[in-house]
Amino acid sequence: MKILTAAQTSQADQATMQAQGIRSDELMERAAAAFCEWLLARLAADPARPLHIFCGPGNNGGDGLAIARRLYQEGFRARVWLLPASKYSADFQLNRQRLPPELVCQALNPKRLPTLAPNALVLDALFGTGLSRPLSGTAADVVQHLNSSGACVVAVDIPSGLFANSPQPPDSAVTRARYTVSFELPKLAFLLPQNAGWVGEWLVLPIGLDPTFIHNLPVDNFFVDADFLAGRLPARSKFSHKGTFGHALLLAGSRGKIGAAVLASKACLRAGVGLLTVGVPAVGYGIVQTAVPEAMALTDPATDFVTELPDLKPYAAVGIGPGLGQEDATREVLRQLLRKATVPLVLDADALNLLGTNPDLLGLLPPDSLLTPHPKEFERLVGQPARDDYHRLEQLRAFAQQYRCYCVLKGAYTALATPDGTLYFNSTGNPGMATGGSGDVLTGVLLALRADKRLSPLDAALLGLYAHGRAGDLAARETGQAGLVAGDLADFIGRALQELTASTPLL
Ligand SMILES: NC(=O)C1=CN([C@@H]2O[C@H](COP(=O)(O)OP(=O)(O)OC[C@H]3O[C@@H](n4cnc5c(N)ncnc54)[C@H](O)[C@@H]3O)[C@@H](O)[C@H]2O)[C@@H](O)CC1
Ligand SMILES: Nc1ncnc2c1ncn2[C@@H]1O[C@H](COP(=O)(O)OP(=O)(O)O)[C@@H](O)[C@H]1O
Ligand SMILES: [K+]
Repeated sequence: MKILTAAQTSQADQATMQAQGIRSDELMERAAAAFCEWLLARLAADPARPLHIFCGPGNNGGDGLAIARRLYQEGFRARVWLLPASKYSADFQLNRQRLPPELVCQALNPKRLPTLAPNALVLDALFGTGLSRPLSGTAADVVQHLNSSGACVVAVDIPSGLFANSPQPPDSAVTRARYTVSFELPKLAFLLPQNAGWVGEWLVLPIGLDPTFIHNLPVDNFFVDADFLAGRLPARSKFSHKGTFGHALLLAGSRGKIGAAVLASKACLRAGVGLLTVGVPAVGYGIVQTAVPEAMALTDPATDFVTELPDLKPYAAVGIGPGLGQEDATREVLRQLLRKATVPLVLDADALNLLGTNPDLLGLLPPDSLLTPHPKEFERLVGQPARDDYHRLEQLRAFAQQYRCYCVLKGAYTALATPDGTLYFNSTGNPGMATGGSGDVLTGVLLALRADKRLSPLDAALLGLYAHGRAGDLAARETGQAGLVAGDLADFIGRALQELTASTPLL
């Protein structure tokens, strides 16, 4: 899915009206209908719950009014509250007129804002994507009132006061929604940790925006779901052999962290690599051979950490970093690898920390390398803390462009930046994956997919990130989130990839 800016959303609305020959109030009606269908399924459980709809002066308020009318038709009596304003949008006014006279609809009195019962359900239709500046005055007071009421707030399209694609000034008034119900495509604001307290759980409902316009619209950001990946992972042909899927080399582990090498190895094998060789310090030899008999092990002459770069000739891709440590000799192995490698590289964990402390190494990064930092590792890599989540994304975009690499920023919606500066946000995964070793598993998965010559660097990265999160979702069904451990992710990678594998058409 594409992620549109607020301005592009409004262009998409216009294009849809033109292409489908519908008026703006008809498009608004679709949004209201979709919202009500979602809400009614939930209201049915508690039909007596007090329901309030707060409407602003623009089309978000128009949505709120259309929703109030539709709920009325379904037998639900919401109280409608209007924010006083000097100007109201045409579709606001139209829907105001369409309200049944029996519906209680009052202007908000800033001096006496309505009391809301703690079990009340509030629909926040004050402001949507037309917001041009932070809320102030009565609008801000109403938002604070809703936030302190304890009522359950459902935001229509976006929490009021939140910008769709840029940061909030500190201390801005923004509605704290339990749910945000948006339309057609997600907004960038929904994907950032700093907005989680406002957005709550979010979802998008289709309203039939013009697919051709959206298809042709250039965007900087994508949201990657299963549909987006459909057809990108080819099925294995009948006569494939282990050479078809590549021979990967993984350089990982140091004393006390051989487990990282084991987790990454298991994941690499479960992600379908043809052959895997693991380079570990001597202390890890027996462990790897025992824990992952499917992998071949190369032993470094040093006992506790990696000091030598193996001959790279046999390998289709090289992964380096999990549990590696940051010894001087290990740093030199990384330097040689960056100088000599002619095959795809996946760099994680201590390999990234070494790049951070030795910026001269960054200049050696071969193009199309895949880096997988979490936010702290990323900060070490760029050497500068981010001002906020939006700034961090711009740093990520700039980093991938500067070094012509694919750089991941791990988190709840892991972002992938490509050398052309596009960002792809992953949709799978759950907080159960916030457990030691999850990142090592990701490295293994990505290494396998980069060794598979059938896949482009972009597809390998997108498929790997999605499958890793999906494995987490499948595993958590069995273990619960708290009970999930990184090894479970490796166990479910095969299933997650199978779901993504293109099926052969019947004819
Ligand atoms: N494709 C979609 O997503 C659709 C969206 N629609 C709705 O339309 C909304 C956008 O409507 P609008 O463009 O009218 O935007 P808003 O409903 O956000 O309202 C904008 C109005 O508020 C004023 N305003 C902006 N910032 C303010 C501030 N800080 N303080 C006080 N007033 C302020 C503006 O001058 C303008 O009059 C969407 O969020 C959505 O709810 C639907 O009606 C139709 C389809
Ligand atoms: N709340 C979450 N939701 C989804 N995925 C998560 C969440 N927390 C962590 N993850 C995923 O788990 C992995 C953790 O990686 P990392 O921080 O490197 O862990 P480690 O170093 O312990 O292996 C990342 O892929 C990240 O996206
Ligand atoms: K809103």
